[in-house]
Amino acid sequence: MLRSHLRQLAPAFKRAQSLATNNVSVMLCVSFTINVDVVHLPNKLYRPTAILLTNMGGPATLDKVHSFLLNLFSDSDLMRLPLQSISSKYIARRRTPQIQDQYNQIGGGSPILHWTKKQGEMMEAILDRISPETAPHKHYIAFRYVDPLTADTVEQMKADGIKRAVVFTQYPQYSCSTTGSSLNELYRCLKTSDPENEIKWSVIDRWNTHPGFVKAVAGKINQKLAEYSPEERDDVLLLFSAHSLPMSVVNRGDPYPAEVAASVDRVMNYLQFKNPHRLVWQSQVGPSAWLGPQTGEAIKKYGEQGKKNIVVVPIAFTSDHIETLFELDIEYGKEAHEAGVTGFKRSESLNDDPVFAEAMADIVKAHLESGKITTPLMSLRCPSCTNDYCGEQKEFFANQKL
Ligand SMILES: C=CC1=C(C)c2cc3[nH]c(cc4nc(cc5[nH]c(cc1n2)c(C)c5CCC(=O)O)C(CCC(=O)O)=C4C)c(C)c3C=C
Ligand code: FES
Ligand SMILES: [Fe+2]
Repeated sequence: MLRSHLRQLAPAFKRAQSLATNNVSVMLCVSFTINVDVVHLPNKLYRPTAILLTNMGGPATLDKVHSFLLNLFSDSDLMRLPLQSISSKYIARRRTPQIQDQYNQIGGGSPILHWTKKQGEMMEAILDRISPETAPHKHYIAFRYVDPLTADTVEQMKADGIKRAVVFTQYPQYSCSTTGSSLNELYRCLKTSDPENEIKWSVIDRWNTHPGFVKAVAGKINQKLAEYSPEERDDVLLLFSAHSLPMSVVNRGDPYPAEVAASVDRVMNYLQFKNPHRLVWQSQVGPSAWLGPQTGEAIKKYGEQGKKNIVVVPIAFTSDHIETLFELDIEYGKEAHEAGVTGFKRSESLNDDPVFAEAMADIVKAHLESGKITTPLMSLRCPSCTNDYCGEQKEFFANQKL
């Protein structure tokens, strides 16, 4: 009884705690008045529901570019290279100056940690309000290739006494190369850091058609379309752009291309299909075949076909990163200009959009209420998967007892 009262009061405790300094007593007035020394409140009674935001991360400063690339090229869940432990070092070293130059042009580093922290804080505050039964909520961040790395965050969660955690992938659409890689890494870290499985996990593995996400993306598109004159507006071409995948990954049966297409369809449906649109793919790396058409090529060709007004819409990443700020804005912006696309614009990333923060909170609330561990899709491996970790990881999460 007391425990359930305290859970209801948890958001207030948390707010009071953030205001209070050590050993300050805080008076809380609800239907009854209690005197609580916030600092000494028994941890067990207001243990947070942890929400682990997972993503690849990006180098916050130029000196972190090399270790970011090294971790990325060493990730065998993302790509398999011959003699990977050696070749990854060679490729990372060779690629570092070029990528450093790109980060330099967008202000000296990736803003992804900044935005993820902000999104986490906004989501947390909304969740404490709309889901008092599971409050307080505390977000953690686990990046795959830069700080805060998954292993360190898991240690922190253990030290904080977390017993219930939700993995919340920050990729709306599931790819084994992104969300799959983060889950495999988390599974490996937990084997060493939490062998007794003291933290009980569930997973939000995809949310590509969530109405709040769809509304937030559509809102950003409408904001951009409003910058065109009313005569031009309905003819503006919407080019939805997502990071491409190697064809070997597509043919293995990766769900990502279909899930990105579903997101595009929902957004266009929300916009009542007023504008012409296409889905195109960006950022291919290396000489192998990747899913197309490529974004840069499509902009050029549409320019040649006489299209003057194009809005590019990032659909597979929720905050700004090198692909929006450098590739879309700087690189393709220049190419568009050369191809005669005089009205070239990009719709803004979701970043700290309040509609998106509401969507994030709603996704978590619905997940917690469902009592489910994952979506039914997550247990299904790609038809041509040969990665043993995928199987082990899926079994580990599917067998969690909440
Ligand atoms: C939904 C997003 C992404 C998918 C899917 C994805 C797949 C994927 N990526 C590579 C190789 C590289 N990606 C690199 C950078 C990078 N990738 C994404 C997103 C997805 N990748 C982002 C957001 C970034 C940039 C991070 C930032 O801070 O801005 C890089 C490094 C950059 C470079 O060297 O060009 C590589 C390499 C593969 C092979 C792949 C699918 C198998
Ligand atoms: S590569 Fe998709 S499940 Fe293993
Ligand atoms: Fe990538």
